[in-house]
Amino acid sequence: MTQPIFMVGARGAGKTTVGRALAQTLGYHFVDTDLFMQQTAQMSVMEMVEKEGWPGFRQRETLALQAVTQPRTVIATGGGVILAEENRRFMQQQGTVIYLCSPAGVLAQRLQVSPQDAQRPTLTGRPIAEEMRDVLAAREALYQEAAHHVLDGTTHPAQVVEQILAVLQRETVK
Ligand SMILES: Nc1ncnc2c1ncn2[C@@H]1O[C@H](COP(=O)(O)OP(=O)(O)O)[C@@H](O)[C@H]1O
Ligand SMILES: O=C(O)C1=C[C@@H](OP(=O)(O)O)[C@@H](O)[C@H](O)C1
Ligand SMILES: [Mg+2]
Repeated sequence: MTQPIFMVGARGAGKTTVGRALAQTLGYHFVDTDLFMQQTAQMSVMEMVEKEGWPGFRQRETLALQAVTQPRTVIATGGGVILAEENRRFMQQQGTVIYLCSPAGVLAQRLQVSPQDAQRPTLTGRPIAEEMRDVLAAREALYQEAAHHVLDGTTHPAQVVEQILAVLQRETVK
């Protein structure tokens, strides 16, 4: 199997952390669409949103997703990538899509410890616990729709990697 692997899920789901570890285990390249955009635009997410609004950021995100998609690559997406039908279809067709699923409380707790404000400007203007509840309520169906595999993202990153390897293994023997 050499097709790209897309990590999707809400902020704090572990897409970047687990994606990087998965790539290392598989001997794949690792890219993160937010870091790619930050490097190519020389702007943080917050700066892009201030300058171009969320629609401008979303346009950049779609272009970034397409630009980084290569064989033998794990791609950590941003939490909102699934909002565009074009992105959901693209990922579904190009590779394997893994949804790291965790309850809003777990996500909010992780984000409180590691907010990375410049990469995660507020989406709703509400306190983080409420924001994550609202965001999941609005997006859960889209994450499910985009994913080939839905995995529990609440365990240790190394354990999440093991779970992903197991589903990929099952895919190859199908
Ligand atoms: N499975 C996990 N268990 C505990 N903490 C995690 C896990 N995955 C990620 N984290 C922590 O949560 C924070 C957000 O992780 P990150 O990988 O940036 O998430 P995402 O890219 O999905 O927004 C980081 O501080 C990271 O260390
Ligand atoms: O959920 C979202 O809409 C976003 C999630 C962020 O990525 P992470 O999911 O890696 O935090 C980043 O793309 C941007 O701040 C928007
Ligand atoms: Mg990330």
